[in-house]
Amino acid sequence: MVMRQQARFINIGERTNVTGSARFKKLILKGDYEAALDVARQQVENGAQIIDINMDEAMLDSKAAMVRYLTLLASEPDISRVPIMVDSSKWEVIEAALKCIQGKAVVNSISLKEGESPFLKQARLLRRYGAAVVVMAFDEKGQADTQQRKVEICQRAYNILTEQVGFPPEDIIFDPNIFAVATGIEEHNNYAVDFIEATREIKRLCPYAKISGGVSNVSFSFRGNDAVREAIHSVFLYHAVAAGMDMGIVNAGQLTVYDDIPLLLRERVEDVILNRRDDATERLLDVAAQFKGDGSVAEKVDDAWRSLPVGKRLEHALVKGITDFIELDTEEARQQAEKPLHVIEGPLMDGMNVVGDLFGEGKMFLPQVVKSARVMKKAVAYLQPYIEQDKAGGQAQGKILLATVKGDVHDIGKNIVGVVLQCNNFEVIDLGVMVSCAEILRVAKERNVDVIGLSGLITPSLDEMVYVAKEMTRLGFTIPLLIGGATTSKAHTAVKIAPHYQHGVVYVPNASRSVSVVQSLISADAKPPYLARVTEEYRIAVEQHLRSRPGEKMLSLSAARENKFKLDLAKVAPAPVQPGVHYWQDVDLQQLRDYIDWTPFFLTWQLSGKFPAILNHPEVGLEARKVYQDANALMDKMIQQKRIAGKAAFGFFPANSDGDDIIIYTDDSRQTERCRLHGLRQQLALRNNAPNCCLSDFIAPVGSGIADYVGAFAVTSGFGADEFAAEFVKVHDDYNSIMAKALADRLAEALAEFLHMQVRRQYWGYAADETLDNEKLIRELYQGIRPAPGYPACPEHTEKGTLFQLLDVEAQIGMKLTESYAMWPGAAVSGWYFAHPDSKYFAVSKIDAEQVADYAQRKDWDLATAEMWLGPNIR
Ligand SMILES: C[S@@+](CC[C@H](N)C(=O)[O-])C[C@H]1O[C@@H](n2cnc3c(N)ncnc32)[C@H](O)[C@@H]1O
Repeated sequence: MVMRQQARFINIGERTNVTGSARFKKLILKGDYEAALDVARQQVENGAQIIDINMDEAMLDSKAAMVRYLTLLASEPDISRVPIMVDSSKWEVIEAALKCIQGKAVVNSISLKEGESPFLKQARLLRRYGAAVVVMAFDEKGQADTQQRKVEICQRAYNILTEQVGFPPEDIIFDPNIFAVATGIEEHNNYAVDFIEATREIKRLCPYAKISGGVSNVSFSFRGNDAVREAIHSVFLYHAVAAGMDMGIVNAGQLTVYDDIPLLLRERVEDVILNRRDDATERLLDVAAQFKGDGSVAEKVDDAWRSLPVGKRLEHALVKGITDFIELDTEEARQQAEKPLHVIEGPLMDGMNVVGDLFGEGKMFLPQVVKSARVMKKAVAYLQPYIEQDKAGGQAQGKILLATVKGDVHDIGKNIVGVVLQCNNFEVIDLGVMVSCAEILRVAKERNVDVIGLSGLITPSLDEMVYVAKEMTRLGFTIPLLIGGATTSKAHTAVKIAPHYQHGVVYVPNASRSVSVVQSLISADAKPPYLARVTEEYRIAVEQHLRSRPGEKMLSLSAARENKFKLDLAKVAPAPVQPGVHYWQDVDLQQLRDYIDWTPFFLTWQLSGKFPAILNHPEVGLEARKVYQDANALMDKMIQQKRIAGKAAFGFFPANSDGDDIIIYTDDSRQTERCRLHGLRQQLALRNNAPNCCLSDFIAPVGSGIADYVGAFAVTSGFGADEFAAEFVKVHDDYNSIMAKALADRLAEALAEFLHMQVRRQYWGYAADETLDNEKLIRELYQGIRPAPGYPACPEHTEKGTLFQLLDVEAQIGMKLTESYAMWPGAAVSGWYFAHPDSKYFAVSKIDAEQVADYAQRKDWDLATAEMWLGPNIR
């Protein structure tokens, strides 16, 4: 929609840009150039007067893609009637593009970033092609942010271009950089004014030159609130165009008419854009929610979508995650469709594509996407019986098998990946948790899947993944293998897993990335170059891994022991007030709510920021508030209806250190050893010759005459959680299923925190007077630590076996260990208590063969067993 007062403003279409549109990127990566051409066509139909084309994507041969696209475009008269803006940071892509374009092209962009000489060279070449050029306000010192710098740089570029290159001034387009306002950072408040005033000045000083800019940047801090963003764009353009702005990259469909913006919103936006008052950002934030569709004002207005045609209603329900009318609307769409399957392939997939695009562009957040998936699943479930009657199978993009490997019970991340893939029209076969290699490969064969994805949280799972890779080779598999989960990494995948399987092993860092990875892997065209690139990336990762880091020196085990942490024996904590072992069989979960650390919860939903500040974050705050509200409502239910139960086991034992071991005695006479905890010592030479720690350093040594103690604990709030989550899965509600597990995890961590506090204050009692609020507890500002086996100070997981025996955990409270020493239920925490005020967390990090052999001997293991369990730490 072109606004009245901006009739001469030129709209540059932005959808044919792989860096800005997830959908376009998807199409190009898939090689679907037909559909990619439609994107350009739609833009022109929607009023774009120039189309910006960008193929700068790491997984793409950008030059080839640009040439192919432009060649196809040339034979589409309805698109090629508008000028093309070639957008690339690579000069070779720009040149190749200019060779294909028949009419006048615009090049986006050149700048004085590298100085005058390359600028001149590029400008002369462009002049030869007769192209117009976008010049960014960028010089050797960086990007211009103030009015003065913008004007100075543009004028300098103008003089060079007109005087030294003979560039026609009307072919020069300046982009003086539009930056985000209302970010909460004071220095940003004048950015819009700087742009507008610089525009006025440049137009005066550089006759005939044009001014352009990426308009959506200005509203970046309101991502997630389109109504406010659109208002910001309109107000900004209203003033910028009046100052002389000629064109801009803007989504034409997303502009409101200036005069149609509600008065209250317009005034607050104008305060921000024109930097009219110090509290402009806060005042806009105050009213923003009202215009979002989540405030009560807007909710009523939102009912209007019920009168849209059924396809649009389905789209609206998907984007907004509304399940209320989904069966009703799906039924109506089914009656109108020739076949029930067409409802999925048509309106539902269209709606999900919108969701995928918005997510890819950062305009929707993960919790919203998962809610959309819930709507989709309910609609598909409704149609299923009709489709079966119709005897037609769905056409998914590809089939992905997902599983958490044997010995591991954690699946939140895997479930999120599954949902995101399903949203993108992949069929996902999810085998759940603790799945044996044989089972994974059997199902993969039987169901003829396209890709296998493995997940794991604890370090022993890494070995299991290596085993799966080896088995895939032995059994002649040729499909790609994806690796994901908290302890996995690109380096580990490259060094340890990829060498065992030659048909593609790819590390996937998060759910958002899974879609593009899988898309590249299932396209016959894209797969070979993609895998070739991954192989090259991993070759470099392996090289880097093998090259020991400069300054990373390994000490001999005896030298490391020599440099141990020297314990101040005068500060050893007193004997526990309530010695022995204790159990809590029915923890009051309600009171634990005050001890929850919410920050990791938001991270699970890919919303990053510290709690509680995240609730008011300008970008993710709105969504954060929604998940937080949903989380508390679900937690009310979980606790009030006793759907989950919490238990704890903990105790304190007479102990003294013996080298890197800690001896636990049967009783206070300290005559008989009950068992030993086996520690690992830091062996890398540390900066400033800092001590090479082992946890045993924090316990008074045997022979010191000091009666020291060590504590142990195991807690869970996971009983019932899996069953509760499964009930949601049954009704196609992944959102609540993931939520339930994430909340059980939070309560387990809160229980560990609460219990540790009670231990310090009462049970061990060495800090009876401690009074720390939750924020300080989360920052662990108390005396003592609770290192957890599997974590960096004690990375070897089998020590959990000793801990479970000491506390008789399985018999007393029902928690178990899997063969990989993962705890069941999954929402669980265990660890040791060290009370000495100087005890601290550290990372054992890399150890050498000498320590591995020494550890094997102490544990009474053969070397191979030690190498297996210590694998992740062996240099
Ligand atoms: C993983 S966080 C969990 C607490 C966080 N507030 C939460 O709710 O998620 C911190 C815990 O991890 C363990 N931990 C952290 N660093 C460690 C290290 N270097 N070695 C051993 N355990 C460590 C300790 O048990 C510590 O209390």
